[in-house]
Amino acid sequence: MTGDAVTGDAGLDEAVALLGPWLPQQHWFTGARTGQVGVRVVSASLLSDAEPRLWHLIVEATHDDGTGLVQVPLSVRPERADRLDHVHLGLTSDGHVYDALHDKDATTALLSYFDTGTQAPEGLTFHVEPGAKIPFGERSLVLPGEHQNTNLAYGDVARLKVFRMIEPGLNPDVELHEALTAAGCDLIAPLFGRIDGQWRDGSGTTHTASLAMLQEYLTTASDGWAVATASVRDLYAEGDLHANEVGGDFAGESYRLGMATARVHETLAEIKETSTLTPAEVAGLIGAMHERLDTAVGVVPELEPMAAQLRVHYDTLHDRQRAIPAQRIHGSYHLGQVLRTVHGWKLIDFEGQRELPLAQRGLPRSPMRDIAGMLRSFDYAAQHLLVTDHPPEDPAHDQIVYRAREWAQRNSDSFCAGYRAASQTDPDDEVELIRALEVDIAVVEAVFEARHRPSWLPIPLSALERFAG
Ligand SMILES: Nc1ncnc2c1ncn2[C@@H]1O[C@H](COP(=O)(O)OP(=O)(O)O)[C@@H](O)[C@H]1O
Ligand SMILES: O=P(O)(O)O[C@H]1O[C@H](CO)[C@@H](O[C@H]2O[C@H](CO)[C@@H](O)[C@H](O)[C@H]2O)[C@H](O)[C@H]1O
Repeated sequence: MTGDAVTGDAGLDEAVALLGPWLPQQHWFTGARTGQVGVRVVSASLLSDAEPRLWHLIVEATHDDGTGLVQVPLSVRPERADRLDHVHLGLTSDGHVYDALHDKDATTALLSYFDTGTQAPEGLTFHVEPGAKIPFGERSLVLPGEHQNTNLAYGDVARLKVFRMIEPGLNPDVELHEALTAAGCDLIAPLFGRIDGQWRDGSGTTHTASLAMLQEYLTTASDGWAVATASVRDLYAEGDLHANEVGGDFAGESYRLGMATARVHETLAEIKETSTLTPAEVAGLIGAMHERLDTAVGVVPELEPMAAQLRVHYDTLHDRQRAIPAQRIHGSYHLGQVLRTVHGWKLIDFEGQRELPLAQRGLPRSPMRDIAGMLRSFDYAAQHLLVTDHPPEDPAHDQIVYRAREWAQRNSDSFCAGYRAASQTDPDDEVELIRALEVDIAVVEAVFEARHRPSWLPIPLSALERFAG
């Protein structure tokens, strides 16, 4: 079924009616959270008629801020299941409706379509990578944390990332995982398969979108942010010691992370298009940074007094004599996008900047942007205790400010040294470009923090004050 406001299935229509109030309560919903949400079904596929019945829906949600496409698998059960109370949407004449990704009986059925002998319903295509280990029959668990999508672990074998807010086109997370897997890159979790959706719009045009990707589950993974901030806590607990003197020193990890980053960049440059930014593209990059700052000043007034000095960093790029090489990069690189495993660092989440349309996220960019992103993240890791545990009124605040700079500098230097060791590019030769990109990223962070975590706003603001000199 595609393209109709009403699905033709009375029970399903009742389920669709439940989505309006439910969607704005979901943390991954990027639309307006207040006001009415109108829901129009774009495609509906019945994936299982057994109990629980499993529907796959793509809906267009219209809200006060615009419209967006949302992927919503629903399970329908004749009896209420207490263990699923937290994802209960309501009751229809067909039964109780649940968010199917939390319903282990339903997600097993979803996985079964990766079997090449099983015909998927119209509107969904399941692709399997050569040699992939699909854990058929394994039960799933939703990974904890308020992520942008819904992530399932099937046993300790596979992870299914189900994109929630979708867009026609190939998601760069799928695209780059597929390409890096084919290239034998061992710095990512290899892709096992992907799910695509197809639907026709009112004019008869067919659209395809990435819906989900299945990849190896990294059983020994620790989040990079967690590992780095444990090191920061260790340092701050030792009043008199320097970063290189405490047990939890992170500099070796930063060095290896720099090497891993360089190797992934190198592989991406081999397997994907590369270019050199034309003068017009450099001017476009500088113009876009100025525009982001213009917008940011409207959201974060504290930026106004330093804006002119920040712009100087952007404008140095006008005078640059050397070309800026561009290629596919990670695009939204920070410590939360890397996992430490017993086999070393692995890079995850190549979706890029979610606020940009897919087509723009696929454009070649300077790999220095990823370096700048990670340097910003070292600053965040070093400073976050200043907003959580040691605010300005704390007697230890000033000393921690000093030590935070020391930790961030030590790990930034180490990261760049690791990058240099594994790359043709020395970050020390790109100081001005990296600084301009750090300023740009910190400006975006200031807007993000003002909107989502106001108490963390001092982190990017203090960095910007420093950059403004
Ligand atoms: N291959 C993997 N194996 C184990 N855990 C993973 C894997 N990939 C991601 N994760 C976990 O899932 C979390 C969310 O992953 P991510 O791709 O960033 O999703 P989202 O875009 O929804 O935030 C990560 O922070 C990490 O803890
Ligand atoms: O998760 P996304 O890639 O969509 O990025 C957004 O959220 C990030 C926080 O989860 C935010 O990152 C900022 O905070 C991190 C610590 O929580 C820090 O490691 C990053 O360096 C810092 O940018 C990111 O800015 C935002 O776009």
